[in-house]
Amino acid sequence: MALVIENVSKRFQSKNKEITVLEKINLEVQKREFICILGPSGCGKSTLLNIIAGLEKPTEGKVFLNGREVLSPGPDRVVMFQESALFPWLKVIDNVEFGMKIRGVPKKERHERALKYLKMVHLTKFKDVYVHQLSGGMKQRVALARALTLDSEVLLMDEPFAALDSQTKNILLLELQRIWWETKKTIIFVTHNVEEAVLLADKVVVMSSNPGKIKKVFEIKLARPRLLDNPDIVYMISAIMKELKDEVEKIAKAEYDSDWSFEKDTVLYSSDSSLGIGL
Ligand SMILES: Nc1ncnc2c1ncn2[C@@H]1O[C@H](COP(=O)(O)OP(=O)(O)OP(=O)(O)O)[C@@H](O)[C@H]1O
Repeated sequence: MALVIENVSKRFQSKNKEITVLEKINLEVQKREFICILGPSGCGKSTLLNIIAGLEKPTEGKVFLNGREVLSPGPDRVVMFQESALFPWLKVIDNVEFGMKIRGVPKKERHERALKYLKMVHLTKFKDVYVHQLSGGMKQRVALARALTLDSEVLLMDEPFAALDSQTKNILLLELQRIWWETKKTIIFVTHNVEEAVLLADKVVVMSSNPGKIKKVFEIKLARPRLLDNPDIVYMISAIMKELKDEVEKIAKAEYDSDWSFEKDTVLYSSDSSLGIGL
């Protein structure tokens, strides 16, 4: 077992009151597993990812990686965020080498490793281009290459494709399936997009909100590469959507007028299987 999340709860102090964001989260992740954490906005997905990364501390409970308690960020876990956090004034190659430079990897080795991972994300010919000249999808591929060079056992991805158009996103979803296969990393990927989760994951962890809890875990035992026109994929997407119906309804009822209903206002599920506007 690579990663064990044991009874993790998280409470924040907000305007003189305490809010419980996560309640008794228990999850076991095998080495080299691809896990997607799926749930509506505000259910605590990023908070859970930050706790695994060691960027936040749980109020209760513990996280273990290979038997060692996670108490702070470490080289065995790398986080990739929605916004690529690259340096626009540096060239692609220098951005990819940056993390290794901070960790003191010798110059020759970091250059070789940067080229290896730039090749993996098909950006070798852009290595000397400045990041500000790249499209959003290319920037995320640079960020992915940079994360991979750090050679961590676990890659934590917080909605890395959320800001991309759907065509670019679809290409990257295929790319990521291949890269995960080649690098055999343990990946924990946060999303509120059901399609993304089913295409990528060995297990989809569906969360409910207020407070954030694990509602159900779906095992996706379908061959890769997975494509959206596969009937088995379509079936899984619809099964997970059904599971999320109550969740979406709960949030919508709190935020919409009383005449709102799931059946009437299905616009809340957007056409790309995200959990709808603002959810
Ligand atoms: N440092 C903090 N202090 C107070 N409240 C916080 C803090 N961090 C997160 N929260 C609250 O915790 C809740 C869960 O936030 P979180 O970002 O983990 O949810 P999420 O499921 O990732 O949402 P989204 O999909 O919108 O990114 C939200 O209500 C948020 O306002």
